[in-house]
Amino acid sequence: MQHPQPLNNLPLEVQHLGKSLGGAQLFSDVSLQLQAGETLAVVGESGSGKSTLLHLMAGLDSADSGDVLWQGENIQHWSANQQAARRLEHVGLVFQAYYLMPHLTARQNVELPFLLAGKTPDEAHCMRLLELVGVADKTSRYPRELSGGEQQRVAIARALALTPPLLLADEPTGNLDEDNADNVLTVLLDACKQQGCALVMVTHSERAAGRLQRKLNLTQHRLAGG
Ligand SMILES: Nc1ncnc2c1ncn2[C@@H]1O[C@H](COP(=O)(O)OP(=O)(O)OP(=O)(O)O)[C@@H](O)[C@H]1O
Repeated sequence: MQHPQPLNNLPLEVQHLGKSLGGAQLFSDVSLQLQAGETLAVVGESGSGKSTLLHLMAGLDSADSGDVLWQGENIQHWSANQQAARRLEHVGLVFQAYYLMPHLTARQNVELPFLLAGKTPDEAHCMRLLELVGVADKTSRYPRELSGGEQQRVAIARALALTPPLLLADEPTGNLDEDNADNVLTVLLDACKQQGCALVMVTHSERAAGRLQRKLNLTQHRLAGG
């Protein structure tokens, strides 16, 4: 389905999304628009469906009703292969638990998306990203040799390796102490800004949410605010 909005100004739009899990209705009429380069926080009580909503935006799950429009196209009807290709090239994902490949060094983790996309890694670009997130002196270390904050910095660099227009982050600072969380969020926001990448971040932290341009609250099965 084509959408009349210009592609570059409105990469992501969610229309009247409904989702039930385990027989319970999580949300029934969730809509939002995300402009290019915009940063949006999604807050809400535990169990309200924030992660599920993010998974729908990533094409990792499908909704019961409503549409997820990606650059004007409804991804709800895409095949698993199309979804995977979109995620690889256009959507960076960052999770609370980092999910780095344990047998690859920090540099190799950041180069991995190039290999998965059948491309030669742009080594200079990957090094620039590792510098940008503040781990340039640890690029030969394996994840087990990095702190939690350092692992998340590498995961952010990996998510941005192919310069996606959208980054989806689920509690990216949830495992970090307050100072570390502040620093990693600074890195995340700076890196998104430098790359012109829009960000949707799920968080429990009002403090973290307050640093993004907009905040929406998933409450009583709807998205409210901002
Ligand atoms: N596969 C599943 N089958 C059944 N119920 C599920 C499944 N996945 C999640 N749920 C339930 O759906 C609800 C929403 O989960 P979700 O992880 O989206 O919430 P959340 O707002 O991100 O929560 P939190 O803030 O605690 O991470 C929860 O009650 C959860 O137990």
